[in-house]
Amino acid sequence: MDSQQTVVLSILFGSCILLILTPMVFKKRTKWTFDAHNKHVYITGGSQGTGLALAKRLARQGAHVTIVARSVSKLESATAEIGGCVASGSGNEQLVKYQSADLRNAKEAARALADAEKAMGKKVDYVFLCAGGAKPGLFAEQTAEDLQQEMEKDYLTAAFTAHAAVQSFLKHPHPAACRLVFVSSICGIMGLTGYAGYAAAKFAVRGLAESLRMELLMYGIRVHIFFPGTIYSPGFEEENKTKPAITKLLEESDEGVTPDKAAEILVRGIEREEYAIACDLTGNLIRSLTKGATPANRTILDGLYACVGWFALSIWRRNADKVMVGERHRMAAART
Ligand SMILES: NC(=O)C1=CN([C@@H]2O[C@H](COP(=O)(O)OP(=O)(O)OC[C@H]3O[C@@H](n4cnc5c(N)ncnc54)[C@H](OP(=O)(O)O)[C@@H]3O)[C@@H](O)[C@H]2O)C=CC1
Ligand SMILES: CCCCCCCCCCCCCCCC(=O)[C@@H](N)CO
Repeated sequence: MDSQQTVVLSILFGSCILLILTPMVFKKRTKWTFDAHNKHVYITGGSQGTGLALAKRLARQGAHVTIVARSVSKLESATAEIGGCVASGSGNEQLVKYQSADLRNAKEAARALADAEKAMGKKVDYVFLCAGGAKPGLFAEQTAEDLQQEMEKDYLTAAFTAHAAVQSFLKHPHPAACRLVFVSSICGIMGLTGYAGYAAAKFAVRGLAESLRMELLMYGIRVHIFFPGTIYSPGFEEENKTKPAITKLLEESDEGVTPDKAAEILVRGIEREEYAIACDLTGNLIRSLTKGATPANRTILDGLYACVGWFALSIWRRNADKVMVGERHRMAAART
């Protein structure tokens, strides 16, 4: 290679590097970052479990918090608990308030949000959709009403409040500083025995969030979705009372987290501007494998997760299916 060729090759190589690096260096920085300080944070299902843990965490970060649920007594004690977490000496007087509403009703959902803004004297900035919960059961043993209720408490509660929130965001002085955070579940990206009704509703939440993530880019509004596995909340204690033994067995492979840990992971994911947020390795494998056309969190790592998940989940499913077939034989033997 003569010196002229070396120069040409060096220029070509240099240009390639520049082409790759320039957009990275001059990448348009987003103007708005997640900062709860002085924001009006609206949390549905904020009276217990994950919603309450989230409210306390964001109150510590200086947020004004409105929690929404049905039971007034639970709302009152939760409000006091959150009040104990407000950042002292932050200079601004932090407010913690509640709204009692059955969010399965669209009018109630819109009313609660409007009233919260009036009471706080401030438009909502960040809306967290935590209300929901499972009533697991074998499909054949569930009633049609059970199926309807799962859809209402897990999908419609999220959809109605999201709808009211978007209307409000569009009247916000900075819509691009607003965020909508959905709480789905691992059951929103994979189905399993005992969760037919619940998983369907949590999959619906995913469809909604995924469409809104794209659509609301138009206004700069950011959307996130959380896919946690087991969370040791009061709701979890409650659902375990009626959970089929076989569902408990299948769930065993999921270690689970406390509500505080779940809230910490969710907030960290939002701070990193991740669209889809999972709790642990299992969650990240399933999340990456079912990513579809949504953005990755870290492209290479998510690709790796998807590859590992392809094999790990196939193996897990094979064993889970064996458990189910074993159940069939056990039931047949019990009949004879
Ligand atoms: N716990 C778990 O293992 C997992 C939970 N999730 C999801 O995380 C979210 C939080 O769950 P978790 O931490 O267990 O919380 P809990 O089940 O302990 O609490 C649920 C909260 O939602 C409120 N809520 C329920 N229905 C309505 C309604 N119709 N209108 C208004 N508020 C309502 C409850 O208050 P009230 O009853 O007074 O209205 C309560 O504040 C849920 O969406 C759940 O599906 C996801 C994965 C795992
Ligand atoms: C190495 C790969 C292993 C793959 C393992 C897959 C294990 C799946 C476990 C699913 C646990 C269900 C969590 C959500 C539960 C939920 O949302 C309700 N509890 C709501 O209250």
